[in-house]
Amino acid sequence: MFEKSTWIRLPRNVVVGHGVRSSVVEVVDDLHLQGRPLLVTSPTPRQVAAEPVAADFEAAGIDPAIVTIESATFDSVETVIETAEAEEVSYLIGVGGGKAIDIAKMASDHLEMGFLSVPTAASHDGVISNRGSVPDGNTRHSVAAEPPLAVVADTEILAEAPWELTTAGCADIISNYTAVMDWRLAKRLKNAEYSEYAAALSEMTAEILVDNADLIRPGLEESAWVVTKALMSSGVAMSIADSSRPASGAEHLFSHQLDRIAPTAALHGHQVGVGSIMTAYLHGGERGIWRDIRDALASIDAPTTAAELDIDDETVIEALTTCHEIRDRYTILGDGMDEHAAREVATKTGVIS
Ligand SMILES: NC(=O)C1=CN([C@@H]2O[C@H](COP(=O)(O)OP(=O)(O)OC[C@H]3O[C@@H](n4cnc5c(N)ncnc54)[C@H](O)[C@@H]3O)[C@@H](O)[C@H]2O)C=CC1
Ligand SMILES: O=C(CO)COP(=O)(O)O
Ligand SMILES: [Zn+2]
Repeated sequence: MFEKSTWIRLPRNVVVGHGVRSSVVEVVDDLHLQGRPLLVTSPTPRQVAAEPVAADFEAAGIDPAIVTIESATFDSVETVIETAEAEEVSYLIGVGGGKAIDIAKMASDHLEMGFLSVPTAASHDGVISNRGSVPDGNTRHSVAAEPPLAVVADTEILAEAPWELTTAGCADIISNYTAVMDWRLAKRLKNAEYSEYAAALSEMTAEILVDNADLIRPGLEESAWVVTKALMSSGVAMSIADSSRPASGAEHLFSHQLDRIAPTAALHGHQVGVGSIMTAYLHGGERGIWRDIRDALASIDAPTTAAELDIDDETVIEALTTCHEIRDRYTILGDGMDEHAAREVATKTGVIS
């Protein structure tokens, strides 16, 4: 008997383009949302986008509440929940980088309220996804959450954000190559649940981004457009899979472990990019695609070495040899890397010297 079923949860409206920040109120109206919004933001994105969005609401006769969070913690999620209850709001709007959006996502999940995603940086593929990522105890990876009701991504704002945020978003997408390799391996070896549609979409997204790498340059709004479309497509792949598998394999485990053990963590996308160079080597050896990944990252100014991440060599080895413990997700790292092997892959790929 056929007993499979699937429930793919996606936003209803995805608005991307020049100056679309001023469409947030219209998007809310299109969604038939009533009452007050709570804007969830962090210090710089507050000035860049949240205050202008709040002014648009005021001009439309709606009184928005606003909360600024400083860090991605469950205390921040709690602050948002308490503010939402005290201010009697009806929906949330996450305005900022990945952390502000994830906090809005997690709080909206708890409050059983809808939320909108208004990214101010094209730095990660969680803008549209049904995943939320807030460190909890020793865990760092994302968990299932509500997808946004709508995404409003203003390419004018995204193009003006610091360039390294955009290169981090590109690297998060380039890492899809190795995430999908890990996923297929887990399917073959462990019968992991797998979606060919999600895997193909994720890989194709990385390919289109790499094919358009010459369009990705600082200050160009077209770059923000190309990268944002890729981030949306990658997030949709996660929603189709109902898992972060299409966009997160061993390279993400490596990055999550760096977040725990490195004295100063680099951007998420930059860390997963460097991880992807090494896990591509583990998959294919010398003749694999690790050089293509490294060159693609270098071509858009993303880091390709530990030094460029500002992380010392020994921390890289520690992360490589321990990160398989981060979550129950089978990858090319299997039950953990031997230290000698870790040193060899990191040295051969030029990640450490
Ligand atoms: N939920 C999901 O599916 C996913 C979640 N993530 C999570 O997203 C996070 C990474 O996101 P990031 O955006 O890299 O980090 P982030 O949210 O910490 O942002 C980095 C910095 O850029 C600043 N910023 C944002 N927009 C700016 C602008 N326009 N001008 C100046 N500064 C600006 C932020 O305030 C912050 O200080 C990680 O926690 C990661 O785990 C990443 C991928 C998928
Ligand atoms: O960063 C992500 C995809 O790019 C989410 O992956 P995780 O589930 O590993 O947090
Ligand atoms: Zn990621």
